[in-house]
Amino acid sequence: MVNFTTAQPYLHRAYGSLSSGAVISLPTHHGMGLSVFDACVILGLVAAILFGIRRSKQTRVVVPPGPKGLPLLGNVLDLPTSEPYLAALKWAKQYGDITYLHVCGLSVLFLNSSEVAMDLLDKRGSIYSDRPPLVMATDLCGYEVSPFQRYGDAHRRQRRLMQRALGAPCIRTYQPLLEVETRALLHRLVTSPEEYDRHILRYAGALTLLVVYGHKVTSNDDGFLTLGNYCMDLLANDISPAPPKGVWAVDIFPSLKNLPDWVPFTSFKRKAATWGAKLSTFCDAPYAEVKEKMKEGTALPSFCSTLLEEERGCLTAEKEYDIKWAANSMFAASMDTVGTAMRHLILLMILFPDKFAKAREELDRVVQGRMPTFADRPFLPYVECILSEVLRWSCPVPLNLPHRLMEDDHYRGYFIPKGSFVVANIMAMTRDERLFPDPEAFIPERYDASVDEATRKARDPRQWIFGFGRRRCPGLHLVESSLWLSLVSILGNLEATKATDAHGNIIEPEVKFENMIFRMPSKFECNFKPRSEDHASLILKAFVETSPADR
Ligand code: HEM
Repeated sequence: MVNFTTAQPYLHRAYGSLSSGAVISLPTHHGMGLSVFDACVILGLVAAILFGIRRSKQTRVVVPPGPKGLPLLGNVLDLPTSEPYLAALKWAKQYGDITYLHVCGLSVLFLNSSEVAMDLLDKRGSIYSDRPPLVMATDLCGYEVSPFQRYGDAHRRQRRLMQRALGAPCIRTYQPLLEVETRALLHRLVTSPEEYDRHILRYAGALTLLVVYGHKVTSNDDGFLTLGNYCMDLLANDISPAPPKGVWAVDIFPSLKNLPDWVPFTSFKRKAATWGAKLSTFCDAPYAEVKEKMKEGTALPSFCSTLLEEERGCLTAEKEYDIKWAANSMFAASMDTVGTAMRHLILLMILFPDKFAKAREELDRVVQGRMPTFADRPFLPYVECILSEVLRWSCPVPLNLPHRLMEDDHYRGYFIPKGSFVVANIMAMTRDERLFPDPEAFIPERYDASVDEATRKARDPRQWIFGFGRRRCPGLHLVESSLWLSLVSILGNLEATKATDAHGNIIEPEVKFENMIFRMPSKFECNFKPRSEDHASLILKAFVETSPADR
């Protein structure tokens, strides 16, 4: 295996992402058969040439500040191999609103403040909305999911569909579905608390399958859920492995994709064909099920069925392509993100029981002897503060997904070259000490009525954690509602506590963050039980009423 460091894009799970600080390895099993030495020499030469050309063009321009790199290779050695957002946070403190790195001739820009991110990614969205090219995943495996898509017509069309289906006004439509899945989650947490992690994963996948395809998951072995998890792992570990695991040579030298199959060392093309077939089933199969059920008249209302109904009798190939990929984009993009946010929610519940007890008192005053519903939301202001602080503290995608600049640009007197990878440093925004004193502390009161309206607005983490501009997460309203309902349903009915050992000693949760893209807590020990016998009966009753087929 060859190790070298670069800022080539890599992907993790459903997302394209920039190596915002990562060692990328070139696994020899990819079939390019390069030795460590060969690869280093080739890369060194290419980097030197690219960087030399770029440098000579840029000698008279001022780029934003950043860590001083090596000649030719740039900031290769500054790129961290774990928790990249911590390095980015340190740079933000050191260099201010923008940090500039160059890696083998590629410019990487970290936008460290909300203002700068809005100025560039939002206001100048027409040139800051591209994604880095991902040749192995998109060109060779044919996986054209929206988070990987280059900026263009197909992306714009599919986003319009997603926004129509998931925009704020439509969310009410999904509320009954959210209630079904949340009640099933409660039931599973009570029945097998030790498997809470699996229940969260199932919840994350099942929720989107229901909303997007009208597909009801009724067992842990559900075919689409299993296929979804399989494909997510394939994307993360094989097709677009996150550093330090590796990156495909063809992602660095795209023209390799044109080599004929008989050329030695092109086994990557055969692998792409096999994986592409799996990914295409991942995209096609749930969609085909919707169409089949619509024919039979048994389809549940969903994103796909609603759009297909509108197109009945006049469905064009382009429209079909858009509906199918938009649906798969939502399914794929929701699994890890929702899972990450839910793990944080539970972690914070057991780490800060006092804050959650205060929210529970408020909840108990409003909701008695029944399950909470969305109609209760306006009467629970402290729960809102908790949710905002959970979203800020957890910061599920701390370095956003990389955008790519499509034209040379100038900003605050700096030159930003075309092709730069532009990383919104969401972690730095949620840890900005000017807005959030003692930023690592969990303080829901930051958003309560004692704070003036303007500050409360400025502190709302929703303006950052879902990304920016024309790439901003289209699932944000759905996920916000689902997290609120999960929070009040768990809080109102369950005791979530730290686990204890055989002697009754408390086990402090040991949390690691090992994922390079998502700030996903590793699995930690914890316990769930109903708050009382009455709550246990209520959970069972609600579950039986909403999921009769799932017992
Ligand atoms: C806590 C949960 C979630 C978080 C924190 C989150 C966050 C994000 C972020 C940061 C991006 C990148 C935005 C950018 O590049 O500027 C993104 C993109 C995306 N998200 Fe989410 N997301 C979540 C859940 C969901 C859900 C539930 C769905 C769908 C139902 C979804 C669908 C998407 C899609 C399709 C994209 C790609 C947008 C594009 O490239 O144009 N996300 N999300």
